[in-house]
Amino acid sequence: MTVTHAPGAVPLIGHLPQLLRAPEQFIASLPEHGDVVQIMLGTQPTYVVCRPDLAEQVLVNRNRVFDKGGPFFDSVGEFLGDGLASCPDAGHTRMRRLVQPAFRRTRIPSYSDTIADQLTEVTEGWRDGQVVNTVHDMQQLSMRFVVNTMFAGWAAEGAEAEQRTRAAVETLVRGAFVRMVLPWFGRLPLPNNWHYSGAKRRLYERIDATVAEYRRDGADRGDLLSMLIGRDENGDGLSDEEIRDQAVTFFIAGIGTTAATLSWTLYFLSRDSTLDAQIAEEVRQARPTGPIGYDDTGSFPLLRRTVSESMRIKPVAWMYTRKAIADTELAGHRIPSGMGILVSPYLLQHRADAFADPERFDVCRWSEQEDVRFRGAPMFPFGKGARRCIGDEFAINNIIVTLATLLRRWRLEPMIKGPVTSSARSMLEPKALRLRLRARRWA
Ligand code: HEM
Repeated sequence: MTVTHAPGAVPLIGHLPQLLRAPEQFIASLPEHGDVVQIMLGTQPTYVVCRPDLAEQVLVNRNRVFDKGGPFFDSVGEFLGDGLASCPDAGHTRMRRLVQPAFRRTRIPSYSDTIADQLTEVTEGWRDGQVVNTVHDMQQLSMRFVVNTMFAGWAAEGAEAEQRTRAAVETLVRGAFVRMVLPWFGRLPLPNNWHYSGAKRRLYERIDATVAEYRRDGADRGDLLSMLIGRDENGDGLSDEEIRDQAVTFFIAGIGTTAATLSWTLYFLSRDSTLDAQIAEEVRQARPTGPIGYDDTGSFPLLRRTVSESMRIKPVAWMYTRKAIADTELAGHRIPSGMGILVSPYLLQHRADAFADPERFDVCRWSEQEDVRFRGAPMFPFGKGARRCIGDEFAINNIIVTLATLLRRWRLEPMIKGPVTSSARSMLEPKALRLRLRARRWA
């Protein structure tokens, strides 16, 4: 069976206009044309899987035929190197085994104090009535979570160094989307591309210098990097270059995703004062004062369900790709070797046959048991199978701790009446989301 082509592709740029103008609507409309639908990313044909069971086949059951690769990973692979998120299946098992200890359940609580300190620092300047640039502030927070858990020493280097690292990460993430939809763009002699190469070089140099320093003194600083430098029981360990690739991967995979999930959840709460008040009360009952840490995250069931619904309706990793490494078939459709396959959590989580009235933000879809683990639900925000997000628990803990801490003290009000627009590039983010802070007054 041949694959249906989505209508409206323009020579050379393909479906780029639709992806830039109305990305969510475009992606969500694809199931109208079939179970597997061809779109054009520039001149590259890419097959989009439109049914959750087919996405499961690609990601879980037949992940050997549908390997890492395809337009998204070909573009980010340029700076992620052979990091865990972009390496092909062949080297993945070894790499995941070496990286996993850093994300072990028992290790994660030791990162908790770092998070509480960062939260205090970033929000101590907040004042009643002030308008916050939500995505920017959440990015600053998430950046600190990841950087300080990764490299204990970087916090001491000051705000200017932090700003430089954040700018480099943002430049790379922005550049990745352009390179995905227009693969030839990176070869043009443009200031934009020089800026991109400079950002990559500076980030690499800074990480390499830190890794060399850790190797020299061999001390365990209690951070992620100390774990990555270690060796397993067979004496196997990551090379300097592999460690650098992991560090860049954690920056790219962990900062923007956490920040955008926080921003979307705050946005939905700003528009539902009843839910917002219920969550604030839930937090106040469980933890009236003092710092909130990872041990408390199980005490906020309503908040957890709210984050689940936010991740359903606005999955920030809204698409990722694979590459068929042999001629194969999917639901009776012929898939030639080398074809890019696109899985979109946004598309799958907006199917009306999976979630009734999918455009409605409804916390009641989630029972307390399901909460952020999405048991049995056709949910893909963290991926599935062998390549599922390694930082999922770390991210969820940080998100719950951050929201509980903020909502206990602040209510956020929308500045505009209508819905915020989405920016869907490498990530799905609320565009220019500004919210007004109101200090809560407890009776
Ligand atoms: C809300 C926050 C996050 C979301 C929504 C998210 C989403 C995802 C998704 C969808 C994948 C799978 C992509 C695929 O199958 O191609 C993934 C993989 C990955 N994520 Fe996350 N992520 C988040 C936070 C983090 C954090 C905080 C880190 C690290 C500090 C991280 C590190 C990784 C890595 C290393 C992989 C590759 C895993 C592998 O292939 O073995 N992520 N993430």
